[in-house]
Amino acid sequence: MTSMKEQNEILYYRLIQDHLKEMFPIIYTPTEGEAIQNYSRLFRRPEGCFLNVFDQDRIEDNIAQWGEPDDIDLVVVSDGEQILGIGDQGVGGILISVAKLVIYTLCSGIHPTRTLPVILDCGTDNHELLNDELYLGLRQPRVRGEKYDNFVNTFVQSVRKSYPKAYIHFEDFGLHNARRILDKYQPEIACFNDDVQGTGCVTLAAIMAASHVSKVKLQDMRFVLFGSGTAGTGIADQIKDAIAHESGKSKDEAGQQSSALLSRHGYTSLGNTHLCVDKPGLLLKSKKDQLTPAQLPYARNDQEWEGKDHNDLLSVVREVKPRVLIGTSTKPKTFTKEVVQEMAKHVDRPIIFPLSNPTRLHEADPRDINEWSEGRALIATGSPFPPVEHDGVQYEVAECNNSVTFPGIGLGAVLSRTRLLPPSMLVAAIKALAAQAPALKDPNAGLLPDVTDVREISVQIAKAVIQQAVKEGLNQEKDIPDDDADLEEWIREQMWDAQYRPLKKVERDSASAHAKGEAGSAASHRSAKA
Ligand SMILES: NC(=O)c1ccc[n+]([C@@H]2O[C@H](COP(=O)([O-])OP(=O)(O)OC[C@H]3O[C@@H](n4cnc5c(N)ncnc54)[C@H](O)[C@@H]3O)[C@@H](O)[C@H]2O)c1
Ligand SMILES: O=C(O)C[C@H](O)C(=O)O
Ligand SMILES: [Mn+2]
Repeated sequence: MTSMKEQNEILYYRLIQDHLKEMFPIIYTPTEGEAIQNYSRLFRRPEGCFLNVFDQDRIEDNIAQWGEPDDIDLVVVSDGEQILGIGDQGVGGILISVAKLVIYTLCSGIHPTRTLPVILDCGTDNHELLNDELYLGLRQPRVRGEKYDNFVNTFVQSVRKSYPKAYIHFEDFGLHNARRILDKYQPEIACFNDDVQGTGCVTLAAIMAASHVSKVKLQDMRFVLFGSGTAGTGIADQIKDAIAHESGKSKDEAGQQSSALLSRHGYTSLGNTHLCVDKPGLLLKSKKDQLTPAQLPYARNDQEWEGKDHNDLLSVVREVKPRVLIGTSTKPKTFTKEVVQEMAKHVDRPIIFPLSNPTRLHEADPRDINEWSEGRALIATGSPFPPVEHDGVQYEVAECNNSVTFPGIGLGAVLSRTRLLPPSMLVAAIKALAAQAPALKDPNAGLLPDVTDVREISVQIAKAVIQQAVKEGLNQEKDIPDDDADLEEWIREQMWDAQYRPLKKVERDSASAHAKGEAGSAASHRSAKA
């Protein structure tokens, strides 16, 4: 497929678009994980922009060579430290930047030549790669601290300088950098962290659909989040904000009342509603020193848990009786039969989302969850799965992957040329997505729309994002239609579609200011047409 992409981009995109469901798992999760792990051995030609932490003086020039200031709309960047659930993959991480951009083009019509995949090579702590003489990246341990921060900052400032209107998407950074980098740049530029925000948005939308099916309000649900890293705390934050919004509670109150994060350092439970668990079990205040800043708001008072077992998932589930269990732990098979049956004892529609990718790392197989809960569980998974069946009733397993949200959010950000992407724009996106859930009409249909419908979903998400940008005065694009239908039309006509164009049209296009002049495709974004 990669070879076809190089030889005939239109054919590549058309083939995938016409067979989206079949091709998605090949160009994206789970196959992409294998391609990334074998990157240096499968390597034929470089794709994307490689930046080296020891060559910081050249970053600005390297970035600038990809086009004129108006040529790039979207940059996806990774430092390769926490790829999917497979950890540090060094420069192989370039393929996650490439894959996410392919998804943008397929799912929201972002023009393929107006994007830039980037890998920040800071070394790797993966011993297998360090000992592999074919490894293509820097063969030395990861550079951290000030030098790393300067590297990221030089990259961000160079993008700002060369492509002032470009939107930056951060992907698969390590636990200690992902949130920190987002917090630093979110108030300054239009940027997005997919693992924190994309995952939080799509998961909340799925929970909202499950809330509709089970007829229980978000504020009345108890949550256990198993694995409280980048994705787990991103999800917890979205749930907390939504509960605060729905119930009128303060965000702190909502955090404590509605979430428990289970972490490496102990399980943490939120009062009776919301608990986070990580490796050491429930997140507890006494273990503050071991918690990340993102986990801290979810740490529970130790007194609440005195005399209660909180060091394993089953004990926490027994104690909390959650309605919702979400896995972002990278630990396969941890949602055991006992855990699922314990949940199913207390609620009629347990909501269970094993989200760890790739597929082999899922916390449980949806077929098992369905069987163990006697067909009552509402299930969504991080990678695609076929429908499951119990007693002759078929249930669609929704794919709860950030790929359902980030393309639409990015399209909205790019077309509105938003200056920033504040949380209110994400809320708009979540609502637009939740409104499209098939489960609203049929309880056995998916909690999220199918990937086949994703282009239309992206239009709806982009519309909501653009309208919110306008409401907040963040749009630098001033020519945005007010009317709903006109706005949808305006979005659709700017979405790139893989089609061979008649020769005349190609000539016209290459004579336009579209700097890349790629053969056979029409420039479809506004700035490209101008
Ligand atoms: N479905 C999606 O859209 C989506 C999006 C983002 C991430 N993910 C998946 O979520 C997983 C985590 O990604 P991340 O970026 O948050 O990684 P991360 O390293 O930031 O977080 C993983 C967390 O799990 C904890 N953990 C590890 N072992 C544990 C155990 N035995 N019990 C409890 N907690 C444990 C770690 O301490 C860490 O806090 C990956 O598999 C990734 O593919 C899925
Ligand atoms: O890339 C994916 O499949 C989703 C997500 O961003 C992840 O890191 O697992
Ligand atoms: Mn990711």
